[in-house]
Amino acid sequence: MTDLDSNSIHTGLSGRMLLENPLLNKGTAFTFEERSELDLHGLLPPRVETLEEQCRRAYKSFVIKPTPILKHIYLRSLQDTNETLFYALVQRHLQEMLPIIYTPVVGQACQRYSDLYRRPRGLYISFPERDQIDAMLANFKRNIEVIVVTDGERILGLGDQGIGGMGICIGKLSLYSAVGGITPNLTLPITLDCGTNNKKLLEDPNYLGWRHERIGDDDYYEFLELFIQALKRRWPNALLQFEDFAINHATPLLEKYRDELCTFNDDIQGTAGVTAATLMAAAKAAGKSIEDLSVAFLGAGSAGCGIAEQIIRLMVGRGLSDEEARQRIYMVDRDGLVHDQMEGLRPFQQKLTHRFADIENWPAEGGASLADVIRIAKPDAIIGVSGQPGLFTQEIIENMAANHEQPIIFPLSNPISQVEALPEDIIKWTNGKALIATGSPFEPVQFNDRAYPIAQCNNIYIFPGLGLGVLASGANRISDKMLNVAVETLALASPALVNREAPLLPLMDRIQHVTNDIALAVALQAQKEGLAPVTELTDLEQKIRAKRWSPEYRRIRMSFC
Ligand SMILES: NC(=O)C1=CN([C@@H]2O[C@H](COP(=O)(O)OP(=O)(O)OC[C@H]3O[C@@H](n4cnc5c(N)ncnc54)[C@H](O)[C@@H]3O)[C@@H](O)[C@H]2O)C=CC1
Ligand SMILES: CC(=O)C(=O)O
Ligand SMILES: [Mg+2]
Repeated sequence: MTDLDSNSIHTGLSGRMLLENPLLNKGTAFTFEERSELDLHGLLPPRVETLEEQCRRAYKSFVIKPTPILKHIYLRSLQDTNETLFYALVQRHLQEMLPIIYTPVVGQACQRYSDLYRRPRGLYISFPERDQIDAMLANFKRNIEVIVVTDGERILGLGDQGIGGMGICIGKLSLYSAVGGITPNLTLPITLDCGTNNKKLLEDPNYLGWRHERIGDDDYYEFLELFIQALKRRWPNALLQFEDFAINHATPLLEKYRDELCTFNDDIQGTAGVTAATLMAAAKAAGKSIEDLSVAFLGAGSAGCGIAEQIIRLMVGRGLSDEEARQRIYMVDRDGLVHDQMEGLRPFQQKLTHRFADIENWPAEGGASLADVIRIAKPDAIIGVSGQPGLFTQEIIENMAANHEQPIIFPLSNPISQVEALPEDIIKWTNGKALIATGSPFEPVQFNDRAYPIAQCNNIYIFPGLGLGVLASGANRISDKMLNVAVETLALASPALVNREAPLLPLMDRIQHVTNDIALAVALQAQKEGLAPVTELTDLEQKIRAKRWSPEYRRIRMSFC
């Protein structure tokens, strides 16, 4: 029996079995008393280290790894050996290590998942084994409160990575713990292996997933339903985060399940939250308000349409009619600006069309391009969520700068290999005028004797706080209004509100603080809507504090029951 939440942890494990358990293993930090009680003498070097000393030693090993992917492999193996040390180390070097455990390097880790695979973590549910889902979930004896699930079909902007999608679920959950303070043993990454259409993976002899093309929609939705129902039986109150599903499944799954369990889609709702907040901050910095802006998107997919709807909700909340707000949004996809005469649009795209009659005089055969939209509609902001690199060309950026004193330019596609434009180019092409945010991290850009900090507009600013608020309050659903308050809270934390030269979002060293504020706002909103039991404010604050796990060693004791 293990109990990780009290100050001592009682376990039936001892000797090598204990050292093999990353949630309990302390490595060289086991004290002599513990070594005696738990049969560890001789299995560890004789010197007992503190957590601080272990962190120093681990950091030394980290910095000498010559490439980012080797650093990633090192940190992942530390996580699989000793989770407390892993989180203690990551929290001490958050700014430096986030890009290694998360975007951009996690992208490579997903692409090379089978080659790099070492130890089991999480749950793989493969379509051919779909009649055993209950038994698979039962393999995890502990309670699970947060799950990140993927089917691997749209990993960052890197397309179908099959079973390699597990890398992104592990990365996101590491952030739930490192940033949101969720106890690691309450989290579980899950990959639904539905096959893959990635030819390279299908032909790779090392590929560890089900070597089969992706299943068709009838089988797919039946499989997802089996998974959801099994999940509800095993952990009915768990928070389920959908991650990196392809455009054809992401919105339908969210709509199907959001009223049935506590769930959200990170790419639609988390991204919408952080981007709307960043846009509010950018509008303020440009001397405007969000309802004054018009916004063009490159990429009318899950992220793009999710962000657009969130912006529309904010605009309507500030007095515009729904129609007025929608007029301010321009969605550009592969075939150009989406309009109501376009064929093959998905239902969530149809709500974001312009009337063909209003744009038919735009001089564009075969559809108005982003460049046409910028020339004619002169949007204040452009947001790139196409997953395609380089599409914000010099001409596009220069035209944005010609139209606006401070053009807002957010190339949000991940990882860095897929970004629509590099910040240093945007700064150069706009002569330092642009207000920029990117999906992956970038160093400040040096231009004309000034350093321009680049905000990382990534859903990392939303999901750990949303999760912490949900778990601490006991909310059973995630509503649009809970996301709205997360947006408002994050926007208010923007350093650009007080200093025009500061980044649009708080620096990573403030992210835990902002996450707490978001958690409280979300929890209060859940209470207001009757989605969580009502408590006094001080009780709620206390619950959030109590829910926050910190990576410190607790005394490990032998359990005799
Ligand atoms: N910064 C952040 O926090 C987040 C960033 N993203 C990034 O956004 C990108 C897209 O993600 P999703 O919307 O979920 O994918 P998606 O596949 O649902 O949407 C992508 C859309 O871009 C369109 N597209 C592709 N090529 C295009 C082109 N040449 N011109 C115009 N449109 C084009 C596709 O037709 C599709 O509609 C990914 O790279 C992802 O990494 C997604 C979620 C969060
Ligand atoms: C950040 C993220 O969720 C994505 O790029 O898909
Ligand atoms: Mg994602």
